[in-house]
Amino acid sequence: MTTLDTIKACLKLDYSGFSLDVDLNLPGKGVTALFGHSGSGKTTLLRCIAGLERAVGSLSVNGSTWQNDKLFLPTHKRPLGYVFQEANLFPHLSVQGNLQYGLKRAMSNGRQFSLEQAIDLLDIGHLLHRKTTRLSGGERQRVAIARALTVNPRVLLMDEPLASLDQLRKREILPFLQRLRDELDIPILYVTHASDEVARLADHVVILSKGQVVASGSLTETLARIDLPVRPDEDASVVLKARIAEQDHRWGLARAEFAGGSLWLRDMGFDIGETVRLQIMARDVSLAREQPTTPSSIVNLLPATIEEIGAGEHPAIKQIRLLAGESPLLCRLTSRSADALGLKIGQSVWAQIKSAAIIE
Ligand SMILES: Nc1ncnc2c1ncn2[C@@H]1O[C@H](COP(=O)(O)OP(=O)(O)OP(=O)(O)O)[C@@H](O)[C@H]1O
Repeated sequence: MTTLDTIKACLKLDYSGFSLDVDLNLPGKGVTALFGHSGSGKTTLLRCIAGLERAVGSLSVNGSTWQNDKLFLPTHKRPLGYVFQEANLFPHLSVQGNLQYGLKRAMSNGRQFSLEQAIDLLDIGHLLHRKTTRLSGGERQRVAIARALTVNPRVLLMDEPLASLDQLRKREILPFLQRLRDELDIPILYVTHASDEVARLADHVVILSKGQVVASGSLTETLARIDLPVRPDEDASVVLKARIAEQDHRWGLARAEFAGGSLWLRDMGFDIGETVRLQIMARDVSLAREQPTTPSSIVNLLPATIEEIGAGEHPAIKQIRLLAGESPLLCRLTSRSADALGLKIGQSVWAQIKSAAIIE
């Protein structure tokens, strides 16, 4: 990454009883999820980036300096969009009025978002004349996101934008967030507690704990770490980027290829060549020392190497990290099975994958 496509944040801030101290190099595109327990400093970091807190240090966004020893751009001079948990729309204005307000704050910074583009991306054209008090929670949040885009941001900061919505509304909004990620060429810093949002949306993940960065890496690598589970053990999984390579129309199956193998899945009407996110739960992976020769109901079998064996949440469980080609996999086994198989780091095994899901 060059400084032109990177967010570099080296920031320190002291509150009484809490210190934020981060040194981050983040991709200048795509979604970076800021993940961590309550009180780990996620919102504080966003506020520092927005200039709402006066942290000490330096910050540059895709080549432009927002802060260093000599400079501190105030919030209104930082080209950013900020979306909060609660869509804080102006109740006395219509949807259009709220968007116009954003346009007034728009900065000319080399790239222009048109109002039409924001309306189109969030599909709110039919709501423009509606009072914001007459919108559903999901619609309000879509308008808030569109308004954040109208200011022509260089970075979009989103602080738990789905946290106040129920599961149904959340599912309704997630595809819009995916569109933003795929169609905008600005980075999105996305604070969340929800590991399912991380799996679906993030390209890069930062895990914060007590104001410090404990991990910063690609989605696939970070989810596959067994020392720092982003997901609770029962739900541990990896997410792999894959491509639909083949279809078996007779049986309604599709083969998704990734760096390290391929898996047959239910065909959800994919196109050949389509890229997908494939989620494989650790609990759906089992291991064999030798390549099984007898027919089995499990069609997905991958050669892999054991990279790490870690403790599960209970002494009866082991978490195992494997490498299939270049792709990490996680597996949960009982400690008794791991012992009976004599599993060791570096050993070659066969991973049997009972099921995999496309999450996007
Ligand atoms: N203005 C402030 N003055 C003093 N302490 C603060 C202030 N704002 C936040 N804190 C403290 O800083 C710590 C980090 O808070 P922050 O809101 O950044 O955490 P978070 O990871 O976003 O948490 P959550 O997921 O619950 O929103 C907390 O201990 C919080 O009490």
